[in-house]
Amino acid sequence: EPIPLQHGAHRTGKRMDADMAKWRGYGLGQFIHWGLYSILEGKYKGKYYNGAAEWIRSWKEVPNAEYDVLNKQFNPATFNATAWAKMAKQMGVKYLTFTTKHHDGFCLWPSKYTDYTIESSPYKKDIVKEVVDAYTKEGIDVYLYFSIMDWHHPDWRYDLKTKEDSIAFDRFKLFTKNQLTELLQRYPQTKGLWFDGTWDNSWKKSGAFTDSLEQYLKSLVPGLIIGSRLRADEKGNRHVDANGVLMGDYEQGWERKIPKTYADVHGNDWDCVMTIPENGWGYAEKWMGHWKTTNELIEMTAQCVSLGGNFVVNFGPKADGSFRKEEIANAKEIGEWMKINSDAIYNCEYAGWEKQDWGYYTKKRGEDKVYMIVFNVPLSGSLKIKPSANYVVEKATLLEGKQQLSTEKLDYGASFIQLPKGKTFVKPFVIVLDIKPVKQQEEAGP
Ligand SMILES: C[C@@H]1N[C@@H](c2cn(-c3ccccc3)nn2)[C@H](O)[C@@H]1O
Repeated sequence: EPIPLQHGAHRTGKRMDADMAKWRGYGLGQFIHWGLYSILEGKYKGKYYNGAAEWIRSWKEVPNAEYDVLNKQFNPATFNATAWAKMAKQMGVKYLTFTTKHHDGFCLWPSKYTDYTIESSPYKKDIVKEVVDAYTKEGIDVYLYFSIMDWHHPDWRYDLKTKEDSIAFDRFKLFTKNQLTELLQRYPQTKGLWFDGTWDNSWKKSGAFTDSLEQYLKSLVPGLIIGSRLRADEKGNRHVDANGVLMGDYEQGWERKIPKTYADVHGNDWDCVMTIPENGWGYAEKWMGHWKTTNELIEMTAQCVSLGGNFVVNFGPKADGSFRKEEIANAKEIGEWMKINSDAIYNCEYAGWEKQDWGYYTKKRGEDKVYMIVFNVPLSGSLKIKPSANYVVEKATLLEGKQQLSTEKLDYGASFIQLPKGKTFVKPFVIVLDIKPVKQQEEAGP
């Protein structure tokens, strides 16, 4: 029996309006983390920080006072938002999530609620506006990242232990509401907000406020999309309320991790935000350890879309606004792959067929079309498929080149798809299955 909640989820199941349907079909997105941390490049006085570079202010060797004056240096004179947007367009991303204010409290827009903004830097100009305008012009929807936690603001509190804490945090909550109002009014093209920095007790104790804030923001921009990281219910639960129902338009818990099975997504919409190095969102001069190849990023994209989610790749530009060569290469190569194969990614959903070793299935929303995104070609040269019992496969075709492939029926509703003899595949590729719904077939007895 669900417990009565004033500030828990106000909707069960997916949001089914047109704005959310568009979000659901994006498939591939870009995250960009850019700010004062980009100046330090993950190092300080010759020592390298192997944590996330955008958290370097929290590094014990970095005096806060020294970090906090970096705004006096920030001056990306050659920054070109149009070049960013064109790189993203070529990559095939459908949406951007961009850092307006990260945990350090520095605002990339000229907020009138604090002096700690781009206006106090030599650059002066409104970076958020440049980015929103350039990406919108390229037809890429823009979502604004906003960190509730603000290390620079004197009224920020990790917890509310004293009366003074609560008085300060009340001021902070008003400051937050004012900044969010400002962002939505200055950048009306914004399709949604991506909240971060909401894991501390102060926020968990503000469930009622988080609920009223979300409703207020949606009253300003009907259709605004906000994930599950903003809210807390009145019991301090985050993401899902005390009754286990998701609070927000989509599950925002998949940071640097991907669900293993469809069961893990609990019927919610979701996105996975992913760094190219193992961890680290802001620019770091040295990527220590592993960083993902283009094929790994393509596979993660396929994996996410095959489980009904979107995959968002993070880029961390240098302080001058340029991208490192590895990120430029990833964007270019992903774009080349998407140019040929994006049918299997855009407006696709979970197919519900038994996963096979060769890769992932996606299904075109509303059409009798299933895509096989193949990463592992078996030595046998045959790809086994087992459609769900309510479909039969009418035709199998290579997406690139449209060559039809022969299929052999096996028992128990399975089939083998023969790959063309002598053809070697050196990149992930897609097979299109034209399918036909059939009534449930009884499995033949022994
Ligand atoms: C989207 C990503 N979220 C920020 C983050 C959050 N966390 C974190 C890590 C451990 C506990 C709670 C929060 N680490 N990094 C990163 O700085 C980046 O902005």
